[in-house]
Order: sequence, then structure tokens, then C-alpha cells
Amino acid sequence: MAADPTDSPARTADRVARYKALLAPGSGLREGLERIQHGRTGALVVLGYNRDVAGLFTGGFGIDVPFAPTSLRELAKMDGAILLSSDLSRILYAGVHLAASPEIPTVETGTRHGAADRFARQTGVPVVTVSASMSTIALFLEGERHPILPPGELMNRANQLLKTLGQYADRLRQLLATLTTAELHDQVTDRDVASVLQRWEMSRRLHVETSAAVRELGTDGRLLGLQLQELWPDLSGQIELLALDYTTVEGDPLDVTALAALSTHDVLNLDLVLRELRLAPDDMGGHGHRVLAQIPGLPSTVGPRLVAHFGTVQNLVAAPQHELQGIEGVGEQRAKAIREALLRLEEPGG
Ligand SMILES: Nc1ncnc2c1ncn2[C@@H]1O[C@H](COP(=O)(O)OP(=O)(O)OP(=O)(O)O)[C@@H](O)[C@H]1O
Repeated sequence: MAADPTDSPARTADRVARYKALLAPGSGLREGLERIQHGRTGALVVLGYNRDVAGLFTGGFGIDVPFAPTSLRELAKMDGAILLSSDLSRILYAGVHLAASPEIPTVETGTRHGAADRFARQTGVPVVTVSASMSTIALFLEGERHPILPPGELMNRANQLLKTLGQYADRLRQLLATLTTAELHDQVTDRDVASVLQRWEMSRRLHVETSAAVRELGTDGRLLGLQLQELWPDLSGQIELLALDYTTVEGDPLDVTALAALSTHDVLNLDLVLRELRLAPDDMGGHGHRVLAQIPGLPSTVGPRLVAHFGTVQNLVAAPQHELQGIEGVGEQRAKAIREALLRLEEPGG
């Protein structure tokens, strides 16, 4: 079925990322396309078969054989397009003429690439091309051409993205540490909270892009994938707790996903970020979920009980040891440890 124009950009991006992963270095499909590339011939391969596809090609012949990179390469020596089954496990037809409507607009000038673009637009089924003259691979999907980069270029791009993400993550950690200090000294402003969530949103977007680039690398991206995993969980965990520490003017926990709707340009505007977050101005001390999570060895069940009792970081900081001991799960040793940890966090760089 043709692409639904109401499809959200996020769904389209997800589809593109999925097909790029299927075309990742090391995959059978990629190996077949690279063989064609190295043989200096071209190809036009339709990545799926449905009723729309069935009604929109002529000529060629049905073969219905299991997919193999070498078979793809052999069949590409013939003129015309190759049709694969929707799970890409079989080669169904070869040497066919794709008969998409010539009325469909395309910016492609060559006949192979024009046919790929029109066919993908009309059927909603992705088409991949190997250019005989340029020796490039491209994916046509939902009205866009996506270049499939050579492994070396992909690796450079993924490395660069990961490096930038690392810098973003460092800056976010600095902002979170500054917020902790402000919470402990009761000096939090709405701009402190908004700055953290602004940087979080920028990092989150970059993380999505980096994850896609790493997935595109297939098996070559394993090491980068591990580095990416190390970078993320503690940050997303801190942000989840931050959302519980502040409230909106309606009295709800902060919705950190509210910023996802802003354009990249608008995310850079702190006033717009503040407007989206709708922070309650009279509740700017922080409830303490995130601060308590930074205390080593404190069981995850105890933090919420302390927050339920004390309500704010300020009350926690001011609580004498015997009051802390009144909370279920907090004995003398733990009460001392909490007080010491709060004092340590209060110090700059603590
Ligand atoms: N509608 C179509 N259906 C199937 N195959 C097609 C179609 N149009 C073009 N081709 C294939 O493309 C080949 C010609 O490609 P042409 O050089 O004109 O296009 P191109 O987009 O410039 O591609 P390349 O970059 O590979 O040169 C044909 O020999 C044929 O195999």
C-alpha cells in the first residue's frame, strides 16, 4: 500500500532506520549489493511484495528461489528490476520492468533512479538501487533518497556522533551537579531546571541519531554500540528522577517528553523550553528523589519513603539524625551515612 501521508515523521524515521539496518555491512542483502557494485553493474531491487507491487510491473520472469548474495549479483547482470519477498528471504522475480506512473514527480534524472523513486512512492515499498555509473547504493523510501554509505564513511560518522554525544553527556552531568548543589543550598531557579532538560533533550536527539548510525554499521558497530550503552542509562535514570522532583503548575510531575515536540531551533531557546515545561514557581526546591539516589548504598525503597516524609531537599538537609531514624529502613548507621552524604554533596564538586 502507498505511504500514508498522515504517517508521523517519527514512524518514517523508524522505518528508514529499520531498512538501513537490513542494509548494514555484513548483511546478506548488503553483500549482494556490494558484489554488484564491485562488478561495476547497476541494480534495481524492490524490498517487498504486495498487491500494489504485483499490479505495477511487467515482463521479466518468476523464479522464487531463496535469497543469496551471489544469486542477486547474477540476476543483476540482466536488464530490469529484481523483486524480493517482504521478509527478504526469497528472490521472486527478475528482469521486470517497473511501471510506476510517469505522472509521479521525481527529482531523479537517470531512468533507473527515477523508476526506483516513483515505484517506492506509488507502492510504499522501499526500493534500493546500485548505480552503474556512480557506484553508489541508495535506498528510496517514502519519497526520500537515502544514501547507503560505504562502511568506512559510516564508521567515521558514527565515531564523530559518539564523540559529540560524549561531550553533550559531560555537559549534562555538569548541569545536574550544579542543580544538586543549588537544591542543597535552596537556590534553585526555574532556569536551572530548564537548562538541564534543554541539554537532556538535545542529548536525547543526538542519542537517537547515534543509535541509528551504529545500527547502520551492523556487526561492524558492535564496539561503538557497547560504548553507547555505557553512556546512557545513568543519565536517563537521573532525568526520570528529576521529573519526580519538580511539578508543573497543574501539580503533576514534570513531563520531560514535552520538549520532544519542539523544533531543533526552538529547543535552543531557553524561554520556549521554560514555557513548555510549565514549572510550578512555588515548588522550586526539589523533592529529593534525585539527590537521595546519589547516596551510595541507600536501598531504592528507602529514598521514596524519605521523600514522602520530608517533602523537600531542604527539609532533608535540616533533618536531625533522630528524625531520619524514624523512617522505616533507616537505622542509626544509615541515618549517619545519609547526613554525611548530604554534607558531602553540598560541597562544590561533591
Ligand atoms: N522502469 C524500469 N524498470 C526496470 N528497470 C529499469 C527501469 N528504468 C531503468 N531501468 C534499468 O536501469 C538501466 C538504465 O539506467 P540509466 O543509466 O538510464 O539510469 P541511471 O538512473 O542513470 O542509473 P546509473 O546510475 O546506474 O547509470 C536499464 O538498463 C534498466 O536495467
